[in-house]
Amino acid sequence: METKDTLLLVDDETDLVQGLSRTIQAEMPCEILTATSAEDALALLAAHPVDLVLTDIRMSGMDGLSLLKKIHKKDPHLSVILMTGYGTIETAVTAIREGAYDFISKPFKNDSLIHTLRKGLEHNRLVRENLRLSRILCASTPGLVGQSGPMRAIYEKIRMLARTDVTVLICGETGTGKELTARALHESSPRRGGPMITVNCPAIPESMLESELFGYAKGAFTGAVKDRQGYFAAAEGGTIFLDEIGDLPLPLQSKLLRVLQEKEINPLGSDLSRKVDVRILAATHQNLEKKVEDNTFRADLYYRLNVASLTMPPLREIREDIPLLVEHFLDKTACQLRMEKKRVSSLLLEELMQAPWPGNIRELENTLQGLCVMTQEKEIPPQNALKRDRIPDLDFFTDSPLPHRNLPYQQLKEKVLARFTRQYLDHLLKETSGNISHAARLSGIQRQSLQKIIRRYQMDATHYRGRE
Ligand SMILES: Nc1ncnc2c1ncn2[C@@H]1O[C@H](COP(=O)(O)OP(=O)(O)OP(=O)(O)O)[C@@H](O)[C@H]1O
Repeated sequence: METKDTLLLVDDETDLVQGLSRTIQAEMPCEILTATSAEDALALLAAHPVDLVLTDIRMSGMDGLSLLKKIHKKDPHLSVILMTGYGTIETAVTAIREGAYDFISKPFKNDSLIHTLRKGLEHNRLVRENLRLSRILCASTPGLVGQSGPMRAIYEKIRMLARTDVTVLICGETGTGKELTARALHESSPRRGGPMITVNCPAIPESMLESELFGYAKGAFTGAVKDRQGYFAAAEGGTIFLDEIGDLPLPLQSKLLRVLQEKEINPLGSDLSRKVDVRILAATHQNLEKKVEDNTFRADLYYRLNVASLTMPPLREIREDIPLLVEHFLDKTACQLRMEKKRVSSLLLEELMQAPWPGNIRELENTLQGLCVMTQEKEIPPQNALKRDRIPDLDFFTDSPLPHRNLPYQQLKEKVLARFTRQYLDHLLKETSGNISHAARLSGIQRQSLQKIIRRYQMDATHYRGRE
């Protein structure tokens, strides 16, 4: 059944709102909500989904223009049509510039009002559909990005494992792409037409985990008024991904072991077990072998899960992939936030390539998303606040590719040395908040020499004062 559109009419003249409501109702099959002030309109909008707003400009209290701004702050895509009286045409033009869909001048004929409203609703439908499609498009690129050796080895393993039905344990630090890898495995397997159900084990209260995983029969506990299938049954014909499996409580570990061995589930409160055709993928950031030694993880379950394993590299070990990842996340952010794609300056890219990234690829993604949102310009400048390794841990050249590697040795050496010195000084001054004596002590360079070097590189220690 097609759902009706909902129209919100706003005017501080009660009679006019009621008259309008009757006229529209006679011509168009839609739900109508009415408000006699902008404040009431906002309250209605907060409580009901609305497809189109028709509001007067001149109202006592908050006027139509302020209402338009407030509406668009909450939902920038909602179509708003303004009604203008004598002398408010200019305001209406301003309103169009501010994002109103259209305006209609009073007094208006009924058919021109209906025509304008129909156009507004059609516009709303197109905008919503467009949004829906672009959301699907943004979400439908679950591919892993990266061409480094370790990432290529991961792709090769995914290709091999996708052909099989074996249980795979995906290990790696937080944010390294374990869930994305599980999805890639499912999507490239013959089960791709079936569901992929992700269970974040620690997110479910321990008391509910069993019934959530295996389902329950009516009467299994108070409140179980009918049978309910669990995640395993929902994943029938597809894949179940058990994220953070290391947090699974011991009693449930035995039950999971049974599923792995027998391919059978036993809903809570039921005597009947049922066969399931589900592939199991699991992930953990913990050291399961250590947990086995500590007797907090069952050894037999560990061996069953670990039939094949994949270990995701931390970002610091695949720094050469950072430029590709940066491009990918700039595209993704532009797509998701429906904004123009930004660029990163070369200095910022250098910074990104050296940052420690304890939160791995997720942290890089979040950082870039934040920078895109916070930067007005097309190019994101270097961010001196990006956290880096402390000086003794800095690994200047082993991790970042050599610039201009085809230059003769002497020239290349000079370039590399200049780059190293600039980066070193930048880091040193940041670390010491521009305090030259402290920087001299830390670097082992005489104070005066250090000042000379800083000047030669046209840097200014005072710029680093007062920063963290
Ligand atoms: N190789 C990659 N290419 C593109 N995006 C990636 C890659 N790896 C991770 N991401 C992105 O980084 C974010 C974190 O990835 P994901 O959730 O898969 O990590 P995880 O290892 O499962 O994290 P956690 O252990 O915290 O659950 C996601 O937005 C994901 O899309």
